[in-house]
Amino acid sequence: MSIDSNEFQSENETQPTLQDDEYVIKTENLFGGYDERKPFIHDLNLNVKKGEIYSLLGPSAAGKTTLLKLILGLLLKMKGKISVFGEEPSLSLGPKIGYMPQDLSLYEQGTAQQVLRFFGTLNGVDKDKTNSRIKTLMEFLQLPKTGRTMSQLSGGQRRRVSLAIALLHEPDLLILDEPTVGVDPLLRQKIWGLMRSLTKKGVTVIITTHYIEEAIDGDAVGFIRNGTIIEEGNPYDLMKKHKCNTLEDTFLTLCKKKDKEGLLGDESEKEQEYEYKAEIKDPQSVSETEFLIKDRESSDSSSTESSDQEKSKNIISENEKKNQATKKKKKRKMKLDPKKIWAITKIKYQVFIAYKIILLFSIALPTLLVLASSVAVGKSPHNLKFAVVNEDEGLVAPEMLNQLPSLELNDGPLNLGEEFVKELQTRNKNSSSILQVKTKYKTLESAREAIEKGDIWGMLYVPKHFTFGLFLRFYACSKNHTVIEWSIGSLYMDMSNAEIGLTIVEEIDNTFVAVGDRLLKNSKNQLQLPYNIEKPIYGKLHPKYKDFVTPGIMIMVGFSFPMFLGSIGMVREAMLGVTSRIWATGTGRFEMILGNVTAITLLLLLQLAVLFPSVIYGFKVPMEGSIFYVLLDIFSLGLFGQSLGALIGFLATHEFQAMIYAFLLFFINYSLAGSIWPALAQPQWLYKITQFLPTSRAVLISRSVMSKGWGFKHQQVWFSFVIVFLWLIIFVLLTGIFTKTTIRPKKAWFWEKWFQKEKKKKKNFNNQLNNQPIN
Ligand SMILES: Nc1ncnc2c1ncn2[C@@H]1O[C@H](COP(=O)(O)OP(=O)(O)OP(=O)(O)O)[C@@H](O)[C@H]1O
Repeated sequence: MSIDSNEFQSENETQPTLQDDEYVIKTENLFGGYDERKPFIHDLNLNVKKGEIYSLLGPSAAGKTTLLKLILGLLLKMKGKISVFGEEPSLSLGPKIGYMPQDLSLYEQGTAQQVLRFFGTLNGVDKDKTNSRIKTLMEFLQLPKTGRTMSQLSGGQRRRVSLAIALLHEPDLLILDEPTVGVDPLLRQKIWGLMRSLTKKGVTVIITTHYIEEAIDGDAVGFIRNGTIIEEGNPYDLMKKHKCNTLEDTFLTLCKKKDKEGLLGDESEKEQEYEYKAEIKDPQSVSETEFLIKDRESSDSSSTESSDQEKSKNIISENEKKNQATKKKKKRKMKLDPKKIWAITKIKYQVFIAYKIILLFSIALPTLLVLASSVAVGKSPHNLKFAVVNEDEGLVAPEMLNQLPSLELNDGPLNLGEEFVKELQTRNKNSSSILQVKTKYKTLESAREAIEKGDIWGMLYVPKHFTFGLFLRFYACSKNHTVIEWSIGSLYMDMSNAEIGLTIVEEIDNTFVAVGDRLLKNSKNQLQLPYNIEKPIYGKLHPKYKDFVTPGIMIMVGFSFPMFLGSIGMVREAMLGVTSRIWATGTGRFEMILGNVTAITLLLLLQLAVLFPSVIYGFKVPMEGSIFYVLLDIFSLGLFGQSLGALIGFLATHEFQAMIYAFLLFFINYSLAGSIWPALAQPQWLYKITQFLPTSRAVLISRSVMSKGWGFKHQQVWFSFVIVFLWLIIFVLLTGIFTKTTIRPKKAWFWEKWFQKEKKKKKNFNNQLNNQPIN
């Protein structure tokens, strides 16, 4: 084939040297898949030599992608052996491997260059080299140089960017899952030419393709069907062996032959044959003994096969021994590469920046929420419709009026009902006043009806002999039951809204006191309670609910925003396949977590930079103590929210699931943390528990600092910080533990294992019976 790939040759001059082992990838009697009960890949033997192009050919759902994931270490094997560069597959091999997954598995918001640069950094390529490689690759793969984002590229162009990522860091092994899908025949030829020129330099390539005939240009093909390799070898040798002219015919002939021989057997039977004794372990913790190859039950395998197997056994064992020591060392190291962490942070911002409006909105979100709550929440209700039905006839007799010298009376009769209405109207004359006084209802029944209809919130009924009854009660000291009844009005209320109801009752109380104060001209303050409310030690004499609720809302936003953003973002990336592509570069879980944390933390800082000036200077919320404590408080809770979000992100398999978890945690904390209502209103047993929630403690800290001016010296503040930090540490550790870089097959339940064993015992017993000679 005449393929001009000279443009690439210069880039590969510094190709790293490979190990001298003959096989780069070897598997033996490999079992693997997504469910321990049904290992899709079974008894699979694959041999990929160094410097060859190996094409994995098979129909859809044959297990090609699953096998590649097992080779990459993204999926844990169940049984058998895999060796990649003489090692058990592990993600630490990352930079040695260039992986192009079948799905795009890329951020869609960044430009091709940004995405390529990101993967360059993850694979440890320096900036200059990355830039020059990007230029060459983009030219070679005919990618547009415009600043279009990935989502603005065509499907074929996106796949070429994906291929460029695999090639960018000049790996020793290329694992390409259908690299030629969506490319024109000319470019396909060019890609094959490139692969050929790379293999000449010692690079090994394993590809899957649907275009079976293009594999003729490779060095070896492996026909895979129903999760196992049915035959492998040089394409021409295989065609010759099976007397076929094309690879497609060879595959068909082979399938028919195998079906006839019954070698593939019934799928369900195969599954049953698989024993559950295989332990699925982390690649790093696989001991040497577990590498033992499962004895083959069938002794009918050809001599060449067994000698091949023997040879590969030795290769794997030797490589294992060589790598044992280095593996142990590797295991103890926790990699934290600041460049990788920053690359992850940066790519998140490129994603954020793609949605400029959403980014700006996110920065302003906490401020907007505090603004909304301070405008709408916590203020006293006002303009509440309230009726007075005054039937009071007053006190008319002059001889009685003369007995009331201490009262400030206008000339004329005394009517306390009227005095009350007058006072109430004076106090509530504006639209911002508490009440809107209605006097149009003339009877008790009509006013009651208005309450029932929802026209008014309440009504005061003043009876006919109200003033007279009071006169008799206080001046004539009458204890007569009827007199007492005359002197008592009735307040009818719609108390379905507690806050409104209580506000009205308080206003009525205050109005009565005000009427009394006004009438008792010579003995002012006679009605005053026997104590003074002095200037408060903390807070204001007339506190505003806004001052109480703002710290609570700030904390809840600081906690929940990172939790939602972290969890949904992570699930989205996992679903897109970006996460596993990042793992495949050998990026560690803590690098990934820290990259995410830094990105969200920066956003949190921007949010706080807008929030604090607005709260203090805009909404005039008191800040008696040091702003530093409040910042530290929100910041640590933001980190806690992030770790919780990361945990949700790794536990949930779908964005919807993540959202449900996040909502649940938000509402639990929102209602129990005392953010909008005092925690002391909770039942004692609940209060004792909720006081250990990090959110409750954080609300307590901010409230104490902002309204009381407390600092670290106060036990409540430092103790609360201790609790918040303890939670934070616990959740960061849990996130680290639960973050899985590999897919683990679903485990079989113990009864399934038991059932399987019993079935096998029964089968063996029946076999024995059948084989016994009949006397
Ligand atoms: N994440 C998963 N969980 C459970 N089963 C899966 C998962 N991914 C794939 N499978 C199953 O594993 C089997 C092999 O799938 P695989 O993706 O390896 O096939 P393939 O040969 O790559 O097919 P194609 O050429 O269509 O991509 C299929 O039956 C598929 O349904």
